[in-house]
Amino acid sequence: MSSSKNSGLRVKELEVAYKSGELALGRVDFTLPEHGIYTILGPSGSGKSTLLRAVSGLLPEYRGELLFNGQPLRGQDVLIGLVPQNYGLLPWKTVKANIRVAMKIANPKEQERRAREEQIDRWLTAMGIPELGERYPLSMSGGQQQRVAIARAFAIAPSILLLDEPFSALDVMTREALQQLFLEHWRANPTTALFVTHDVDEAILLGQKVIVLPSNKSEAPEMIDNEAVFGLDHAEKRASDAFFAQMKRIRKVMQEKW
Ligand SMILES: Nc1ncnc2c1ncn2[C@@H]1O[C@H](COP(=O)(O)OP(=O)(O)OP(=O)(O)O)[C@@H](O)[C@H]1O
Repeated sequence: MSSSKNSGLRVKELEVAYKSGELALGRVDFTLPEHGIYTILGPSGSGKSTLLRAVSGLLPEYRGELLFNGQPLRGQDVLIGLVPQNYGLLPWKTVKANIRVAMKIANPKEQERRAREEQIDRWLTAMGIPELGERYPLSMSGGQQQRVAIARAFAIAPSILLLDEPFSALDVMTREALQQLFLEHWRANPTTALFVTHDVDEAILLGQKVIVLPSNKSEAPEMIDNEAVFGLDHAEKRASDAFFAQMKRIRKVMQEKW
């Protein structure tokens, strides 16, 4: 992790209201270190997706500031990968073409065709779906589409990776396998990541900090340090005392704030 004081994603007093004036996201304020990973929990409607949309640049208006490595995010040439809740795949393109398009947009000048195709195959294999490259998204299960969306996000090697409940459509075993796979790839391809989830286990397994958004948007979110669990070997996390302690702590916050 980078040590510079300004490095990483600074979310400074960010607040989002839609035209009706109603708050979509109450004020959040945190610094996610470069190559760090924070998870976000919150009740439905608390603004989790809105936070990711603001960072991704999809929201034209918000209050507060978003900085990356000390400079305003907007206007900087920072590559941001977003895995949206609905996967965001182009239905008229094959799986490989979906990834290829994203890679071409991300790096228009880069890369010889063969190297790109090798990369695509590598990511599909890493996600356990090497045989699905020529399929179309709508002919695939939700879980398969999620894997494609994750492969695509990693393939563009973004500086910031935003994931909106990326494993929600998966059965529990696949989900656990992909959580581990995700962490391995994140370690091998370090990126600054914000990971939204509904699942408390997942938030504790994957985040260096867990941000818990409250249902009352005038209250501040809870920032819960999770290094004691994060630092453990992934296979040991679930059975650790630190995991249970954290589970208890977060559930208490949820009871009070949701
Ligand atoms: N385009 C929009 N126009 C107006 N209000 C919106 C719009 N998009 C979201 N909202 C409102 O903003 C609030 C936050 O929505 P958001 O989707 O960010 O919540 P969330 O925490 O991601 O919810 P969920 O867990 O259900 O996905 C909600 O009250 C929602 O109704």
